[in-house]
Amino acid sequence: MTASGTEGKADAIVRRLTGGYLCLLGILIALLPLMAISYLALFQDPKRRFEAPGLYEASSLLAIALGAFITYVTWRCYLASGEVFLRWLVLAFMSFTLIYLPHALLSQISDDMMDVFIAYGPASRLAMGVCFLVALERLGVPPDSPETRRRPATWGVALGIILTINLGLAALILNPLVRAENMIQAMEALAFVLLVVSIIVIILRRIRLSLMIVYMLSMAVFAQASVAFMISDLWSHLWWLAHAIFLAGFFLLSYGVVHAFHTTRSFSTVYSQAEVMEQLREQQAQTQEALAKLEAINARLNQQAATDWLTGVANRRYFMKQAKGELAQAKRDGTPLSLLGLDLDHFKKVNDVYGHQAGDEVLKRVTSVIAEKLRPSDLLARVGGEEFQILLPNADIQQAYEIAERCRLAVHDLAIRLLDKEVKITISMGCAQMGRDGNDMDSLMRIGDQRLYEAKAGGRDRVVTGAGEVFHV
Ligand SMILES: Nc1nc2c(ncn2[C@@H]2O[C@H](COP(=O)(O)OP(=O)(O)OP(=O)(O)O)[C@@H](O)[C@H]2O)c(=O)[nH]1
Repeated sequence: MTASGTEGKADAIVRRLTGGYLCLLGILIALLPLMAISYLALFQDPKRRFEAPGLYEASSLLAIALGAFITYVTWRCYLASGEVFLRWLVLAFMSFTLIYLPHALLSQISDDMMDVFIAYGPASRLAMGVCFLVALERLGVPPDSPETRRRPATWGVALGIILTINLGLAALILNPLVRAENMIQAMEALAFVLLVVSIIVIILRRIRLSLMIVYMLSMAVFAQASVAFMISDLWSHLWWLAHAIFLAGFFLLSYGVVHAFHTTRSFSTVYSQAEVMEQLREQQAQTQEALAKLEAINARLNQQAATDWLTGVANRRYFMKQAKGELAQAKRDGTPLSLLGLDLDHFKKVNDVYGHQAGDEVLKRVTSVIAEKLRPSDLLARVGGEEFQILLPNADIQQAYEIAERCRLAVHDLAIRLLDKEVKITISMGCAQMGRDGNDMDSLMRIGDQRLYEAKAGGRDRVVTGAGEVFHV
């Protein structure tokens, strides 16, 4: 195995180990309240009391203020994202705040109302627990439309239900047929069960969203707070601890909401750094792929824009652009450069006798034969129907003539069969050299064309290099 392979394997093992360690840390943090509860319940006198209604009322009102603030922040997140999960989280915080309110206000009341005061505590946690579970069940469903989000009826109904709970609960507890203590314990136990079910749902549904870790931790902390409430007496140290644990759960969850508010305003689309990095990697790979495709398309388009559709050699536009560049370069370097004007002889006859398609075939064959005789640095272009230009860098008129002759002979020797007949094709060419015949492309092409006509006039199938000079085989 290679060094990088061994390193990769070691990396994978450490990743697994640290992943397991993180899991263990999560469980330990989630169970910290249980340690505090056990310490108080087992090693201290659980009956020790600290009766301070004034302090209690102040801290309860603070909790109400915090609840109202977090309800508002969650509502703002819901308005922005429309996430149904968040709608239920708003309802959870709202019901806690409004059901806990009478509990906070009634802490200094007379003893015969004590049960009513106590009952609002577990009732607020139970209502929250119900909403938490429904929120989980609604996680991932399509978001509410902007109109639905702002519909007052939703919140009006929720307020009505909460008010009914508040009034109904007082009536129930004051009913002599109901055993208040049992009812209070039952509500607390039910809240506990719902919170545990929420945790089980997150585990079974394998919800790996980063804020869901926070959600699950707070569910665990709330559940332990309920345990502490169930086993504690009013004003005992354990009872105060239960409140502190509940507050810790509330802090955790509110952290999640505030984090969502500062990022995507949706609980399910707040990603951990590892997830963001992964998404970034994926997007970078996609961008690279798209870029490579675009470059390939661009190259193909450029190639198409520069190429003659029939013969595949350069077209007039590309030739003119390249030729100007080569001319300037040759002038700078002081090297020779020549140009050949080329035309097929009596090509009209080919078309007339064998048809346009056969004519096309002849053009392709002749082009390919000429291309074979050129140097890689030469540039062959079809600039008209059966007219071509050949740019010859680093070639004086003598070398140009030799190349032209090579091409002419190759075409001359070409055997093309059309309609079962062997057809002879010839070409005529006119040469021009930079400096000798002109200093710009227009002059060189004009002189090249003039010599080409001279070659035609002289009997075709020949190359003309200068006034009076007519070469032929
Ligand atoms: N098959 C085919 N024919 C073409 C194409 N472009 C031009 N032509 C034909 O090429 C012929 C050119 O004819 P002329 O200009 O009279 O020249 P020529 O018959 O070759 O005679 P000389 O040049 O004097 O030897 C015409 O018949 C055009 O229709 C093409 O793309 N395909």
